[in-house]
Amino acid sequence: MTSKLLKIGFIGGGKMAQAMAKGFISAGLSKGEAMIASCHPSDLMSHKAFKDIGAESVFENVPVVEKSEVVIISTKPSVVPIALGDIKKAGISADKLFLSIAMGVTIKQLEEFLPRQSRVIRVMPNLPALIRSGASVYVCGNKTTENDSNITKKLLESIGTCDQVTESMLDAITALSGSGPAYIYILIEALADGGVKMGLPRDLAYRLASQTVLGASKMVKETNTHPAVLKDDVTSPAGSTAAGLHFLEQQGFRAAVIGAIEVATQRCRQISQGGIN
Ligand SMILES: NC(=O)C1=CN([C@@H]2O[C@H](COP(=O)(O)OP(=O)(O)OC[C@H]3O[C@@H](n4cnc5c(N)ncnc54)[C@H](OP(=O)(O)O)[C@@H]3O)[C@@H](O)[C@H]2O)C=CC1
Ligand SMILES: O=C(O)[C@@H]1CCC=N1
Repeated sequence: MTSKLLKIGFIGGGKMAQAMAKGFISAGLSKGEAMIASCHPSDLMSHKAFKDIGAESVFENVPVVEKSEVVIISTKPSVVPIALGDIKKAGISADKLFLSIAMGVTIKQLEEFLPRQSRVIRVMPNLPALIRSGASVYVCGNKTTENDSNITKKLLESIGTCDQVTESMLDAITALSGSGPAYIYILIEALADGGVKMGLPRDLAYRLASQTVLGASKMVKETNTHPAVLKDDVTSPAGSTAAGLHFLEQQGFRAAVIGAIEVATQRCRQISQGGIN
């Protein structure tokens, strides 16, 4: 006997919505035909992307809520009040589970935008959800049930790791794991550019750079060894790594990464503190 597929809707069918939708499908947790997304009429690429996976794609938000059990709010933060305003005006019953992935938009703000008694969970996923290697966290609003938490956990675990956290952590998490893939992509690009500068063919340089990031990351996870110890293991006396590390420290590499998390967290806080723009 096959179990009934959960109807999942996306308000805003952009990059992160597509990554999650495709992740749920490849996890076998959903199918295109059980999904619906609303796309802005100006974003025909996203409209086509949802059609291509067999999902329904519409230009209005209300049908998404009407046809779904779980509604994922996935517009940029400044659009959230507008999109949820459509739903409130339409007087749709609050009998849906709303997951919001919008950075910085708090549970209190979401509950104000939605019909009274709406059950809201904030989620911060990241882009590798597309290949089921995401890092997600979630925070339950106080109107949610244990079943809502379980559904969310099941969805997020299907696309990578999942931790339940407190809302006070969400801005820093957004800065670290939400935005983090972008930092790693420029690291990969820079590693490869360095290799090319020193004479390597571009395709080999990208292959080596991305495999190096993957392998180093897997070692931290799988050996449970402190990254400083692993760094020491790579660094031979009077060798090339020590020379490279010295240069990175001189250029403020660590301080730049730490500073990036700090300013990204502050950007989330601007949104949380009411400046949804
Ligand atoms: N990208 C990522 O890695 C992550 C993103 N997020 C969060 O996900 C959300 C979306 O980000 P991302 O996918 O990058 O952004 P995108 O711009 O790719 O997606 C947002 C989508 O919403 C559409 N949209 C605009 N207005 C409306 C409307 N009134 N109703 C419905 N849809 C509308 C946009 O169309 P148009 O382009 O025409 O404006 C666009 O297709 C953000 O809140 C972000 O914080 C969270 C974690 C990671
Ligand atoms: O850049 C952003 O605002 C979103 C949040 C995390 C990743 N992308």
